[in-house]
Amino acid sequence: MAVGIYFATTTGKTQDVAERLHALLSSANAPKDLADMADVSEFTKLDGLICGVPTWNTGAETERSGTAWDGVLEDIAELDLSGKFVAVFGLGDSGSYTDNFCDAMEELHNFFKQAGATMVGCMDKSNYTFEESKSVIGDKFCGLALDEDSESDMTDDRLAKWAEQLKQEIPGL
Ligand SMILES: Cc1cc2nc3c(=O)[nH]c(=O)nc-3n(C[C@H](O)[C@H](O)[C@H](O)COP(=O)(O)O)c2cc1C
Repeated sequence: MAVGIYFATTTGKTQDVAERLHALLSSANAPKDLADMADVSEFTKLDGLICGVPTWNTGAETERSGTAWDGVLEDIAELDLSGKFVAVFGLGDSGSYTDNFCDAMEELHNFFKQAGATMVGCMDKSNYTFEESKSVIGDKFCGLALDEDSESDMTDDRLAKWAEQLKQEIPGL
């Protein structure tokens, strides 16, 4: 099983978290910055993908991240990722952006779903303090929501739990 970790970032927090996650999931490939990649065709060569996305475009319906992810969403939808496992984690700020907490996570989740990927890594939304998030589907987050601005003391614990969950959900991880 080859599993890749990918991220995009504006101020470095999503990269930092991707590296901390990699330390917990050492069989995955080292994190790669989407901004350094010519295209996303290498996604088809992997068995699993773990993708980190911050939210910057507050309240936007489309291109919610404001990072390199926005430019590849349509390309992702055109890939054939059937049989592959994809998990998404999102960075946001539940204190300052409580009505749009980690909104970009759901957008990325949807495009990978359109590519036929098996989406894993949904997490319980209890133990978070926020009003609204587009990334809540049913009663769960569609990935791992993280908050390095207002709840950074909870990140290590959230990452550890998620890493254990992904080891169950992605074969061979
Ligand atoms: C102008 C601005 C807009 C933001 N908009 C949102 C938002 O809508 N929702 C959210 O959860 N976080 C929002 N954030 C917080 C960032 O997503 C958060 O700081 C994140 O950790 C940044 O990740 P990065 O350093 O990888 O770019 C915003 C931050 C700024 C400065």
